[in-house]
Amino acid sequence: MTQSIESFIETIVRKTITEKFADTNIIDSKRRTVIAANWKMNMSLETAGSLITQLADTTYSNTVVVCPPYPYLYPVKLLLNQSTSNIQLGGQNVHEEDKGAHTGDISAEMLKDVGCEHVIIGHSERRMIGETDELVNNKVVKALEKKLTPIICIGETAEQYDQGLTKEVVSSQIQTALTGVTDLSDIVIAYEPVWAIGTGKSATAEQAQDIHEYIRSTIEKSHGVLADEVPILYGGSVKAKNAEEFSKMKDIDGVLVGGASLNAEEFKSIIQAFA
Ligand SMILES: O=C(CO)COP(=O)(O)O
Repeated sequence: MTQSIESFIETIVRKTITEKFADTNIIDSKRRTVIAANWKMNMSLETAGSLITQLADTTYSNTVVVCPPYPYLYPVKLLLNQSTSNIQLGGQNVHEEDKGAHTGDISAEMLKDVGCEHVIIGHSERRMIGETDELVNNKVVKALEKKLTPIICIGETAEQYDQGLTKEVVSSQIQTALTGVTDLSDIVIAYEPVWAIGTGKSATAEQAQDIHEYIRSTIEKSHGVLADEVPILYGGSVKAKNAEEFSKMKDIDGVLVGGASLNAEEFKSIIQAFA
């Protein structure tokens, strides 16, 4: 996308201000912090209910999103409605079309219908089974059209990391994912290096910060200062014991948690690290 003169000027002004106030939170203050739980294909109706009951005994100062498997979305929503907690609900995937002959798929409208406000799109576990950058883009556009906040997942594989291709890969993934998207106020990005997912081997906070900063600068090239508003989450072996390190980084605005989100105490500690 060609940058307009207005957004070019805005970019320069913001850069100047950012440099001037580098040690303060003035620039970052409008970015929201998001802690999201991706339960993947785990839990039963009973354990899902028990986990939500334990999590929903509190009101959180940041945005906390829980993404259960499809069959548990509505029961979880009913439990959340009975609580005073502000936990939000998200789907783990969505179809790019409104309706039709798509056996086994779920539409954005259906997710909204059962109370979702978010949806994870382009998780590496779906990219691995054939989701392309273009499909991810179509899903992002559909989610936004239906007023769902997409949590767009990007990240390099172990091979790409070894070949030094991380920045090239994430830049291409994010540019395609945001094609045709002009308003970034309802977008969340999750940087999840594939080699860190479920391996217990997370990126260091410094490594993640470096890539997050790069992702933001990539978005800035196409969307100007709007890039500053976008929460960029880190995901990949986040635990209670390493969450605080990530929380200290300027461009890490939260986390997308897999395994550690299945335990209430552990997930609460992670939320607390960002509070
Ligand atoms: O894939 C992830 C979240 O979407 C991360 O999973 P783990 O936290 O289990 O590594």
